[in-house]
Amino acid sequence: MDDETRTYDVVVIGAGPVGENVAERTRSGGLSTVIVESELVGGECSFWACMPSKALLRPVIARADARRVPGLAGLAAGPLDAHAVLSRRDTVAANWKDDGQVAWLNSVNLDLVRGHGRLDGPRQVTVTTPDGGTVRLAARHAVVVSTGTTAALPPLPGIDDVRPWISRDATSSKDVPGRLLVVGGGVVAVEMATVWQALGSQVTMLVRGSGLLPKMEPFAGEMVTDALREAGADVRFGVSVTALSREGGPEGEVRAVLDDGSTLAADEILFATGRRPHTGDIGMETVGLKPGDWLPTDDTLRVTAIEDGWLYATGDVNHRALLTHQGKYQGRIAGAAIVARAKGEPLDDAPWGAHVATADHGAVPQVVFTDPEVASVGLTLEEAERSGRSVRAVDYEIGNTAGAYVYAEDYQGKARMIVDLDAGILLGVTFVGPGVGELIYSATVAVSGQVPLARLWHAVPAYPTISEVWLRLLETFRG
Ligand SMILES: Cc1cc2nc3c(=O)[nH]c(=O)nc-3n(C[C@H](O)[C@H](O)[C@H](O)COP(=O)(O)OP(=O)(O)OC[C@H]3O[C@@H](n4cnc5c(N)ncnc54)[C@H](O)[C@@H]3O)c2cc1C
Ligand SMILES: NC(=O)c1ccc[n+]([C@@H]2O[C@H](COP(=O)([O-])OP(=O)(O)OC[C@H]3O[C@@H](n4cnc5c(N)ncnc54)[C@H](O)[C@@H]3O)[C@@H](O)[C@H]2O)c1
Repeated sequence: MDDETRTYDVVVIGAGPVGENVAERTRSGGLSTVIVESELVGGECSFWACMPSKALLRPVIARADARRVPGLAGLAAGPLDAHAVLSRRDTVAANWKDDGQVAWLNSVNLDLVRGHGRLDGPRQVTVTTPDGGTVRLAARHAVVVSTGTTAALPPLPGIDDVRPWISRDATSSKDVPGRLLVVGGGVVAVEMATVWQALGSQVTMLVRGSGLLPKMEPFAGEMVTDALREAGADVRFGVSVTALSREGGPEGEVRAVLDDGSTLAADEILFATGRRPHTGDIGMETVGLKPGDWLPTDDTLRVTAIEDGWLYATGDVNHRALLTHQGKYQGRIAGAAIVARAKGEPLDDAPWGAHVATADHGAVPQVVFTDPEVASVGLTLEEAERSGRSVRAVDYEIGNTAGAYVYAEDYQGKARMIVDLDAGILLGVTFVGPGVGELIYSATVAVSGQVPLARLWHAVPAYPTISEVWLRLLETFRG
């Protein structure tokens, strides 16, 4: 189908979770919408990131929980059934087929064009289809770039020859490597080290900084470090890889040279060293942008560098918050803003209005699915202090609550809330411990709702749940 031009109100490039959301919002607002996808509808999150990684982590966390409950601990003492874990992961990743997601697109009346989309001047998108054809798309109101990210690799000598694992390999591998090196200390590194150590690999983490999870409260990284070491992983700080090779050909073992001159051997090496945006080959230059750059936006998700406001960027590619739920939030906001502008309706763009992604600035929740779990929202103490506000950190050992006492023997967990002393509200909350992931929505409501501490005092947690940590934090604050 060469040189056909189809005109829609909205063209979305990238059908990951975020592109799907923005397209659904503009369509349900009455705008004709087409979405372009070069791989699988559902994106990185569904097939190589959130979903398969959480399927791999779930048995590790369930076993750890069971091992802390007398009466069950003995039954959970043995190794995981790696074959069953990997098979369940395959099911959760829908065996890397997107039929279910395509059916959903059809159910909400969205048109799909499969192929590689590129901007081709203002409001124009050209798609190279899998058969080598071209489809030309034109947008009356908006083009939305939701093309996500891929793994960023450092330019090390030999890195191309060793075919290192990136996050896609770590979430989709069919085999358990005997020895796995993990480079990096962020979220992907700690989650994947947790999985593969539990499935039987001997994991060595090579972290160039002084701790794990450096963007979170320091105690989070410290507790995850202790747990990974207890599980048998070798966690090393202040080390960098300087060169790589595979001995004895492509199937041989990996040799990593470290900055102290020593060499480590392994079967695979995972680089979990951050992300770069999928903007290298999307026609950025045709609209005056630099290929490979992130796409910064205003709070309505319009790309700030583009005049006339026809280009939007949502999800990972705008670098606001590289998380599925936050990208989907941006999709809902951008969709509403595009519809309002198309209909000539007034924009509700004061902070926390319907057409601005205000939460991106100080109310982003995240759960790291390690054992112990880490759940946080808003600012850390360091970030809050840097903002110049008068703040106080309030800490509490979660194990002292009745809920935690019942939940597990010798429950180890810690909570911190950051209080804005002038405004009497919370700026951030962090929980670390078994089962805390499900607590974070309560903290997100408190932070995004700017709920006064005096009113939180009346939000009574049920007894005996771990949520009673809220009461203990408030009591500690009030003294
Ligand atoms: C291992 C791992 C685990 C993660 N776990 C979590 C988690 O538990 N929770 C969480 O919130 N976040 C998690 N994340 C982050 C999450 O995956 C991303 O924030 C999310 O996928 C971003 O969604 P997106 O739609 O912006 O991009 P993506 O999911 O990357 O989707 C972008 C889509 O655009 C398509 N595309 C790209 N270029 C083009 C083009 N030129 N033409 C057409 N189509 C194109 C791609 O094929 C892809 O389908 C994880 C990330 C990793 C790496
Ligand atoms: N559960 C979740 O919510 C979840 C899970 C996985 C990923 N994610 C998201 O995906 C994104 C990507 O995660 P990530 O862990 O790849 O990135 P990250 O930015 O969280 O961590 C990357 C780490 O690699 C280190 N690093 C960078 N370059 C390096 C180099 N050359 N050598 C050694 N170390 C280097 C950095 O210091 C950092 O600690 C994050 O924004 C994360 O929030 C979320």
